[in-house]
Amino acid sequence: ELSEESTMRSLRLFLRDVLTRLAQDRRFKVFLKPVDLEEVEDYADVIENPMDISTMMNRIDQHKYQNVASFLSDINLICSNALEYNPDFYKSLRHRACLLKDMAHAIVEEDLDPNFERKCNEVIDAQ
Ligand SMILES: Cc1noc(C)c1-c1cc(NS(=O)(=O)c2ccccc2)cc(C(=O)O)c1
Repeated sequence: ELSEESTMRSLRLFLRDVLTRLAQDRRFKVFLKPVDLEEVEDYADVIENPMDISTMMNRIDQHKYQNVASFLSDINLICSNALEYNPDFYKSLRHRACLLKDMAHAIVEEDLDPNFERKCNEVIDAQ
Protein backbone atom coordinates (compact mmCIF):
# COMPACT_ATOMS: atom_id res chain seq x y z
CA GLU A 1 0.00 0.00 0.00
CA LEU A 2 1.74 3.18 -1.21
CA SER A 3 1.57 5.94 1.39
CA GLU A 4 0.54 9.40 0.15
CA GLU A 5 4.13 10.63 0.49
CA SER A 6 5.56 7.69 -1.46
CA THR A 7 2.85 8.10 -4.14
CA MET A 8 3.82 11.77 -4.64
CA ARG A 9 7.52 10.86 -4.60
CA SER A 10 6.95 8.25 -7.32
CA LEU A 11 4.93 10.79 -9.31
CA ARG A 12 7.82 13.30 -9.16
CA LEU A 13 10.30 10.66 -10.32
CA PHE A 14 8.02 9.67 -13.20
CA LEU A 15 7.47 13.30 -14.29
CA ARG A 16 11.22 14.15 -14.10
CA ASP A 17 11.93 11.12 -16.30
CA VAL A 18 9.34 12.18 -18.92
CA LEU A 19 10.65 15.76 -18.93
CA THR A 20 14.31 14.65 -19.12
CA ARG A 21 13.55 12.46 -22.13
CA LEU A 22 11.84 15.37 -23.90
CA ALA A 23 14.63 17.83 -22.95
CA GLN A 24 17.22 15.56 -24.55
CA ASP A 25 15.58 15.89 -27.95
CA ARG A 26 17.40 18.66 -29.87
CA ARG A 27 14.20 19.52 -31.73
CA PHE A 28 12.80 20.90 -28.46
CA LYS A 29 15.75 23.19 -27.66
CA VAL A 30 13.61 26.34 -28.06
CA PHE A 31 11.19 25.02 -25.41
CA LEU A 32 13.87 24.43 -22.75
CA LYS A 33 13.90 27.99 -21.41
CA PRO A 34 11.32 30.79 -21.10
CA VAL A 35 10.91 32.88 -24.27
CA ASP A 36 13.38 35.76 -23.87
CA LEU A 37 11.19 38.85 -23.38
CA GLU A 38 14.09 41.10 -24.39
CA GLU A 39 14.45 39.23 -27.69
CA VAL A 40 10.73 38.78 -28.34
CA GLU A 41 9.44 42.15 -27.15
CA ASP A 42 5.68 41.75 -27.64
CA TYR A 43 5.56 38.18 -26.32
CA ALA A 44 4.08 39.13 -22.91
CA ASP A 45 1.37 41.21 -24.67
CA VAL A 46 0.18 38.14 -26.57
CA ILE A 47 0.87 35.23 -24.21
CA GLU A 48 -0.69 35.44 -20.74
CA ASN A 49 0.76 32.24 -19.27
CA PRO A 50 4.26 31.50 -20.60
CA MET A 51 5.53 27.98 -19.96
CA ASP A 52 8.70 26.06 -20.73
CA ILE A 53 10.48 22.83 -19.77
CA SER A 54 12.83 24.37 -17.17
CA THR A 55 9.89 26.02 -15.41
CA MET A 56 8.10 22.66 -15.39
CA MET A 57 11.17 20.96 -13.87
CA ASN A 58 11.13 23.57 -11.09
CA ARG A 59 7.42 22.96 -10.56
CA ILE A 60 8.05 19.24 -10.07
CA ASP A 61 10.67 20.05 -7.41
CA GLN A 62 8.23 22.49 -5.77
CA HIS A 63 5.66 19.66 -5.54
CA LYS A 64 3.30 21.72 -7.76
CA TYR A 65 2.05 18.68 -9.71
CA GLN A 66 -0.14 16.25 -7.77
CA ASN A 67 -1.15 14.12 -10.76
CA VAL A 68 -0.01 13.51 -14.33
CA ALA A 69 -2.99 15.38 -15.82
CA SER A 70 -1.81 18.70 -14.32
CA PHE A 71 1.70 18.04 -15.73
CA LEU A 72 0.27 17.38 -19.20
CA SER A 73 -1.78 20.58 -19.09
CA ASP A 74 1.47 22.57 -18.71
CA ILE A 75 2.94 20.64 -21.67
CA ASN A 76 -0.22 21.55 -23.61
CA LEU A 77 0.34 25.19 -22.58
CA ILE A 78 3.86 25.20 -24.09
CA CYS A 79 2.31 23.97 -27.32
CA SER A 80 -0.75 26.28 -27.37
CA ASN A 81 1.44 29.31 -26.60
CA ALA A 82 3.75 28.49 -29.52
CA LEU A 83 0.77 28.03 -31.87
CA GLU A 84 -0.89 31.22 -30.64
CA TYR A 85 2.18 33.48 -30.85
CA ASN A 86 3.73 32.15 -34.02
CA PRO A 87 1.81 32.70 -37.23
CA ASP A 88 1.46 30.11 -39.94
CA PHE A 89 4.69 30.99 -41.75
CA TYR A 90 6.69 29.86 -38.69
CA LYS A 91 5.85 26.27 -39.66
CA SER A 92 8.86 24.52 -38.12
CA LEU A 93 8.29 25.96 -34.63
CA ARG A 94 4.58 25.16 -34.80
CA HIS A 95 5.35 21.62 -35.93
CA ARG A 96 7.88 21.10 -33.10
CA ALA A 97 5.33 22.37 -30.57
CA CYS A 98 2.80 19.79 -31.80
CA LEU A 99 5.51 17.11 -31.74
CA LEU A 100 6.42 17.98 -28.11
CA LYS A 101 2.78 17.65 -27.08
CA ASP A 102 2.21 14.38 -28.93
CA MET A 103 5.46 12.85 -27.62
CA ALA A 104 4.67 13.80 -24.02
CA HIS A 105 1.20 12.25 -24.27
CA ALA A 106 2.59 9.13 -25.99
CA ILE A 107 5.27 8.58 -23.31
CA VAL A 108 2.67 8.97 -20.55
CA GLU A 109 0.26 6.69 -22.41
CA GLU A 110 2.83 3.92 -22.74
CA ASP A 111 4.57 4.26 -19.35
CA LEU A 112 1.93 5.38 -16.85
CA ASP A 113 -0.01 2.73 -14.94
CA PRO A 114 -3.66 3.96 -14.94
CA ASN A 115 -4.00 2.73 -11.36
CA PHE A 116 -1.12 5.03 -10.37
CA GLU A 117 -2.90 8.15 -11.72
CA ARG A 118 -6.02 7.01 -9.86
CA LYS A 119 -3.95 6.71 -6.65
CA CYS A 120 -2.63 10.26 -7.17
CA ASN A 121 -6.19 11.55 -7.52
CA GLU A 122 -7.19 9.69 -4.35
CA VAL A 123 -4.36 11.54 -2.55
CA ILE A 124 -5.73 14.84 -3.89
CA ASP A 125 -9.30 13.95 -2.86
CA ALA A 126 -8.13 13.00 0.64
CA GLN A 127 -6.65 16.51 1.15
C1 LIG B 1 9.42 28.98 -28.10
C2 LIG B 1 8.98 30.21 -28.81
N1 LIG B 1 7.72 30.59 -28.87
O1 LIG B 1 7.66 31.74 -29.59
C3 LIG B 1 8.90 32.04 -30.00
C4 LIG B 1 9.21 33.24 -30.85
C5 LIG B 1 9.77 31.12 -29.51
C6 LIG B 1 11.20 31.07 -29.69
C7 LIG B 1 12.01 31.30 -28.59
C8 LIG B 1 13.40 31.21 -28.76
N2 LIG B 1 14.25 31.38 -27.69
S1 LIG B 1 14.54 32.88 -27.09
O2 LIG B 1 13.30 33.53 -26.79
O3 LIG B 1 15.44 32.72 -25.97
C9 LIG B 1 15.37 33.67 -28.32
C10 LIG B 1 14.66 34.47 -29.21
C11 LIG B 1 15.35 35.16 -30.19
C12 LIG B 1 16.74 35.07 -30.30
C13 LIG B 1 17.44 34.27 -29.41
C14 LIG B 1 16.76 33.56 -28.41
C15 LIG B 1 13.97 30.92 -30.00
C16 LIG B 1 13.10 30.68 -31.06
C17 LIG B 1 13.72 30.32 -32.37
O4 LIG B 1 12.93 30.05 -33.31
O5 LIG B 1 14.95 30.26 -32.45
C18 LIG B 1 11.72 30.76 -30.94
